[in-house]
Amino acid sequence: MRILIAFTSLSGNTRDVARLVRERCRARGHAVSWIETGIDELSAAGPDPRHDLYLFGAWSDNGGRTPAEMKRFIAQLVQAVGKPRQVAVFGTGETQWGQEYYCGAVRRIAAFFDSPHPRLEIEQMPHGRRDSERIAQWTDHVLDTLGSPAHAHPARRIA
Ligand SMILES: Cc1cc2nc3c(=O)[nH]c(=O)nc-3n(C[C@H](O)[C@H](O)[C@H](O)COP(=O)(O)O)c2cc1C
Repeated sequence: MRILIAFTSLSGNTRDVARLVRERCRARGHAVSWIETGIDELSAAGPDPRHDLYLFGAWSDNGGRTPAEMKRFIAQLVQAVGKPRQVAVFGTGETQWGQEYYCGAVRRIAAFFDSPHPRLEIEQMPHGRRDSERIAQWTDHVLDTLGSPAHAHPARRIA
């Protein structure tokens, strides 16, 4: 599959998660395009912006909001390819900003795309083996869902 990982990161936490997700995708033989929003343009994803799977990562800004550079990227992508269905969202946040706002951007982006996949939310930076395993399991789950017969035949899907 062609997978696009696009993320935003100020202090590196979300970038660390994105790198682990990329590592896992590559280890399973997938081709990964890599965009750090605010730095890379959509053209960095290659001549064809269409991908089989989009993995979006974000930190959360004040009030659980989506950072501006990620919003700009999403607008650019939607203009180029429409609103893709195969979107899975990960991100980092801090519960000290209030449970209501914790990883708010991850929830907002997933809701915008009506993502069919579970969200991955990590507190601050990924720590040790436990978080590495969570990230690997989440990535595997998303990849396996796409490769499953239910995906190939959506009518057979159980709600
Ligand atoms: C101005 C500001 C506002 C923040 N607001 C929230 C928030 O509402 N919810 C949340 O979960 N984290 C919030 N955070 C914490 C960051 O999302 C968190 O530290 C994240 O891991 C940073 O990711 P990064 O290292 O990839 O930039 C805020 C951080 C800053 C600097």
